[in-house]
Amino acid sequence: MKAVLGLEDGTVIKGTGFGAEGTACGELVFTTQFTGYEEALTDPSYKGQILMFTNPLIGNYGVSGERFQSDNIHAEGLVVREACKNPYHYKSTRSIHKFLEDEGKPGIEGVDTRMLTIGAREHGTMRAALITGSDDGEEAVDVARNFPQVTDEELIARVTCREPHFIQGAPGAWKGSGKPKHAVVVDLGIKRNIINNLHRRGIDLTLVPATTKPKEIAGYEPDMLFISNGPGDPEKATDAINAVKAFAGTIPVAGICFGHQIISLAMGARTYKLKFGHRGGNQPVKDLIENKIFISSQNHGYAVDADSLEGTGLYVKYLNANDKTVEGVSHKDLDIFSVQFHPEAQAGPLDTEETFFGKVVKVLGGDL
Ligand SMILES: NC(=O)CC[C@H](N)C(=O)O
Repeated sequence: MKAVLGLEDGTVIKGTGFGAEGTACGELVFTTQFTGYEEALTDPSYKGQILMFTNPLIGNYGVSGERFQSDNIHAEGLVVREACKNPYHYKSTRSIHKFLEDEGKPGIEGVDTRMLTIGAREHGTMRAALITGSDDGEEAVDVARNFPQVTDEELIARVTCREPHFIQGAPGAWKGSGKPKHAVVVDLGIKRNIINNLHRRGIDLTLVPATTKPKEIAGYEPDMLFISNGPGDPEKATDAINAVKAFAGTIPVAGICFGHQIISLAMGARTYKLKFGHRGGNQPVKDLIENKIFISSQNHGYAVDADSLEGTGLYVKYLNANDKTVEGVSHKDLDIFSVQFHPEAQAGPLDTEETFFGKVVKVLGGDL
């Protein structure tokens, strides 16, 4: 099948199409993770983005579904050097070609992903259109430049849960005095492994939609407010920002990635868009308090402005060792903390899993 990728700056790349026939539009972002394509494609934070892997061979262990981060592919399309046609893994049930086809998502292979990645690093992230079943470069560029922008509010609306729902913590898993604690989780497109990590530690969860108001959250009598990962610009997650404002200082508040940005905004800090973001499974992060380096899993295009933290009560706990941007904050007096990286990984290293989720248990009064 023919396929073409057009960028808003006029770049045209032709390749071979796979997956579904159709057009995908979005911001073209690259990830440096070697594996974990099932996890990345199903991560709702990639909504509105076309995902490109820098690793030249993707799909070689097939698709099993065991590590999906949600029920569906959320990335709009997939760009790779080579998509493996004959995968092998004893748990694999289909190839990545079939996976994209089943999900109605277009993919393109035979692409010089190195050139595109260097381009993104030099010029910043660009809008792109991926068309399969055609090799009309002019059309692809035109679509990349003119496709109607989906608003960030709309991106969040597409991935949040429709109705609140309760998930009981794993029976007997809560370690600590008293009955298991209860966290209200604002679901902005939460990754499954964040839910699993909280559940596994015996914490009861009520997942609520993105637009839930503080009064309704209070009705669930939470012991903690947790803000999830999610797609788009954190400034547009206004209800989640208001929820943090309402509960900060009354119960512990924690968050991951989008959640970290939202908590920082609610406390009075600012966020900004990075030139090309951090996406991969080997991002070095320095814990400034412990003076230790961790390797982390990341997927973000925005970051918290370190200078804007002054006067918010938050301090920088983690820095990205590559570009020195903020990777996590904690409050000096209150139980408020968040990380920009993904301690739940999926895909990626688990260096920070226990540090982060252990702290969640600790602030809830549990034993480590
Ligand atoms: N993984 C996430 O939660 C991403 C957060 C936000 N959409 C960003 O790109 O920075």
